[in-house]
Amino acid sequence: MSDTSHPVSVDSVHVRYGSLEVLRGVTFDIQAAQGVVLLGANGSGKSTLMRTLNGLSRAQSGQIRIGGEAVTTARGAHLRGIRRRMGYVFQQFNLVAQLTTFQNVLMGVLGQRRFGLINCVGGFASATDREQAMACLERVGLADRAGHRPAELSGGQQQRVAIARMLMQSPEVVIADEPIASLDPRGGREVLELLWEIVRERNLAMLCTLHQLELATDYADRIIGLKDGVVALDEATTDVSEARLGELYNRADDTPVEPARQPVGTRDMPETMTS
Ligand SMILES: Nc1ncnc2c1ncn2[C@@H]1O[C@H](COP(=O)(O)OP(=O)(O)OP(=O)(O)O)[C@@H](O)[C@H]1O
Repeated sequence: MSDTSHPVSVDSVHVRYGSLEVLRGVTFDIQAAQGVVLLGANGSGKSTLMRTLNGLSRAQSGQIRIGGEAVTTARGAHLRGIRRRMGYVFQQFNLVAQLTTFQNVLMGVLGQRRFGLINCVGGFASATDREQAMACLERVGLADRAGHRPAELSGGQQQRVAIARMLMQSPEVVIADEPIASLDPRGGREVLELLWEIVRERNLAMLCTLHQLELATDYADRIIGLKDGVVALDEATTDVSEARLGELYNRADDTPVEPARQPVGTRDMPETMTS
């Protein structure tokens, strides 16, 4: 059983696409100020789980609660209200190219309001919202880029703007779906460092998918591993062994692969001629 007092509570969730059962009784909680990395091989159901958390995919059975509110049965305005308690960071930064960095951050809150885009472009945002947007930009270290357009920023900087926009929403839960997949190693680490700092200082609960095991073990407070639609691993990062992590990526039909042998006489040829 999961504990519904946690910001994220997932209990016996089943999701099926036609005859394909992708999640087969997934259960876990995330507490406040905890950043959890979700691992699993391609096709193990990570994206499906992320989409089910905010009601984009529907669970056939089981219960998901965000801040104590049931997502699985929510509809319409109620579901939209629950979604507003969740902030998102994606591989694609999803910034509006025509808007400045500052306006993009402002959209984090105005996007949820009537005439938000018009207010944002037209400069009709309240002084409080404008101050908050500037504070969010400062928090991610980009106050000096407030007037720049996204195309004038590096990938890492754009992702930091997306994080500032997410902060503007004042979420309780953060869903980060491969947030560093399009960044170089240094930019990726900077973004992860920022995300984990923010999780701690704002008491957020975060679920973050990553494909790099060493980054998962460097940053996660806890690792959850999905395999064949079930939680195959759920441990504090300090307790997880490399062998256990590796098992998440082994297939049942895995057999040792013999190293390929090159025919005699081709060994000194350029690779392009032998492949
Ligand atoms: N809308 C859909 N309709 C039918 N099948 C789907 C749908 N979405 C995902 N699937 C299937 O569900 C399984 C899990 O997919 P999912 O995208 O959740 O995995 P994943 O762990 O996020 O993979 P990856 O690491 O490659 O992103 C896959 O077999 C996929 O083909």
